[in-house]
Amino acid sequence: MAHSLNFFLSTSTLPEFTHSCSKPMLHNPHRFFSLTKFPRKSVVLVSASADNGLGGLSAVTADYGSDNGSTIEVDAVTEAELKENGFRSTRRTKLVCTIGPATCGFEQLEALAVGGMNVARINMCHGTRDWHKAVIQKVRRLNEEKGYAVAIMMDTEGSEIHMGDLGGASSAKAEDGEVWTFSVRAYEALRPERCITVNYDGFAEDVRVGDELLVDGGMVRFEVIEKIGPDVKCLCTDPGLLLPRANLTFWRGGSLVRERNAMLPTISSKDWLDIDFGIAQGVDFIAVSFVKSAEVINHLKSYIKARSRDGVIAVISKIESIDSLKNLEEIIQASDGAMVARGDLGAQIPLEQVPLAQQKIVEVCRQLNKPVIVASQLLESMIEYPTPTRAEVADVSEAVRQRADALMLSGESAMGQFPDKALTVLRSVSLRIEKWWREEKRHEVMDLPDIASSFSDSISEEICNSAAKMANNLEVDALFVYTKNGHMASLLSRSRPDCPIFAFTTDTLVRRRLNLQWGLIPFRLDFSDDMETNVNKTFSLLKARGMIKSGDLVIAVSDMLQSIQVMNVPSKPLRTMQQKAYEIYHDIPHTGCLKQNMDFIARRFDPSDLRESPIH
Ligand SMILES: Nc1ncnc2c1ncn2[C@@H]1O[C@H](COP(=O)(O)OP(=O)(O)OP(=O)(O)O)[C@@H](O)[C@H]1O
Ligand SMILES: CC(=O)C(=O)O
Ligand SMILES: [K+]
Ligand SMILES: [Mg+2]
Repeated sequence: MAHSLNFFLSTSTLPEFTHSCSKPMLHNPHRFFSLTKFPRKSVVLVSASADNGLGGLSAVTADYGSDNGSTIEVDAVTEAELKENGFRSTRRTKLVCTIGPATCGFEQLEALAVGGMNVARINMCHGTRDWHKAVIQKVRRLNEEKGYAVAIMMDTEGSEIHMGDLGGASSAKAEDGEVWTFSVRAYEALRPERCITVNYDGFAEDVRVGDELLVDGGMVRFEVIEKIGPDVKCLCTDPGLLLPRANLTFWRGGSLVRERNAMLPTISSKDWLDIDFGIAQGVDFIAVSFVKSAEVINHLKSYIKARSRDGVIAVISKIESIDSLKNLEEIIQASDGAMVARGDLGAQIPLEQVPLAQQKIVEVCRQLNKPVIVASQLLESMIEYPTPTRAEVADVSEAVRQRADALMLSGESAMGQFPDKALTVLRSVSLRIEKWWREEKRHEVMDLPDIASSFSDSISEEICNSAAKMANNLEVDALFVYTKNGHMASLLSRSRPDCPIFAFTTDTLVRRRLNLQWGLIPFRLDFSDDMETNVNKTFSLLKARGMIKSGDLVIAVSDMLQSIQVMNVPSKPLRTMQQKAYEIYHDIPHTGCLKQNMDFIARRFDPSDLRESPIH
């Protein structure tokens, strides 16, 4: 940015300047403008007329407040997409990537950001806090240096039963007919062959001979054949790969044994320490594993409110247990969003019920206006292979058809061989299905119940529902929403309109949080309570960056002024001279060469798009 450049139009540079002026300046030789930036971020406009040189200077100062006063911040990838494909075809479905050994380097993270990652997920089941901290710092650096707005989601371990970490091995193969020992003993040095630790002290006590032991919901199966003190001998009946910290469930007579699980706390003491870590690191989302009731979510939310500087970490409930399905609506109502965590869910309910549960969770979230993520095994085969199976593509398509807010990669991005290719598949399938929705299933309305809890909220809700409907009927190019806390933006997203939603917010944290919601393109922008000024400013900033063009039809709503405005982007947005000068000033390149900078000003200066007549 050109904040440190100073400009003076001096008598000695004047002839040269006149000489180098392009068309608009030459057409109007009596009005030259130079822009001088003085300290305290004020812009001074100086006009000089050719006949009296600098003798007849006059000046206007305008204080633009913060450096961000007239800039607009948008994700670098989104900006490129908007310019290349036009904004009607930007991706609406958001993408979450789990970060693991395959993607924790700066370049690897950058490749994911370029590929469309909106949210980076770190799973506290794996790795150390230092490892996670390093990832968070790299994502922050990426955002700051390269203009991305990747949000961070921390996923808790939860206190369900799982295996230990295999003593550093990345996996272990269990073969049919082998006998393995599952034990609550902590092995001191080397883990003996075919021995697995279990994190839950009551394990040996709780299982019975004859029980079926499922690893990762059935990826590997064992039958309990003998109990010897803390050791449980198990016969492998379905061979497969054991992964570190894989989830364990046990089944008796065809149903899940979960009496003891129900007594384990949703948030373990280790989870609370991880949550403190997440708050200290300023993560954007905390995803809570194995939620059983709304109570724990309320508890966590008040904990965060009291502890966090900004009090705005969004809490996402992971729906992955029978209990969470039983209390679905109240859990989602209490949360800021939900995740269909199909991995563990599929270990707790029969697999054939998982798709129906997914459909139901997505629907409830939409009705209650909470963002929803569909997660686990979307492209599982891509952990090893560079192309997905046809069935996987169909599964991803189905989640996009359901209009889930976001899709998530787990092992595919954490430890797979083709993380970028997997992300590309999510992106291209999303774009294709979204296009089909717009072209073939237009205006299919979902019954959205009223959710407002106050009269003012009801007004916002009505405005957003109507604006989205108008946007579809009038086939507008974009919805603009000016929102301080993001609520109006999420209400517009809830209606899943045909056009993209440009969400302008003054708050960087709100902007990152909106990154999880369907169809929202979040921008950070300083704005006032005066909508006309806001809209004009937005039009000119977006136009200057090639993100919108003259004639585009826009509907604008805001949570300051409860109204709906329909307008075309004017061919020449009229600005005050101060605004224009500031815009030009802001874009001046870092050349350090006065003549080049003056040429730049001359090229950008067109007096006819000023609202007020220039000063003399
Ligand atoms: N930080 C990490 N360090 C090492 N391996 C990781 C890390 N994060 C994820 N992985 C690997 O990627 C796999 C898939 O990640 P994922 O987050 O889905 O974990 P998970 O163990 O299946 O648990 P969850 O049910 O919480 O999703 C893990 O099983 C693990 O092997
Ligand atoms: C994501 C997750 O926790 C699961 O699918 O189990
Ligand atoms: K987890
Ligand atoms: Mg899980």
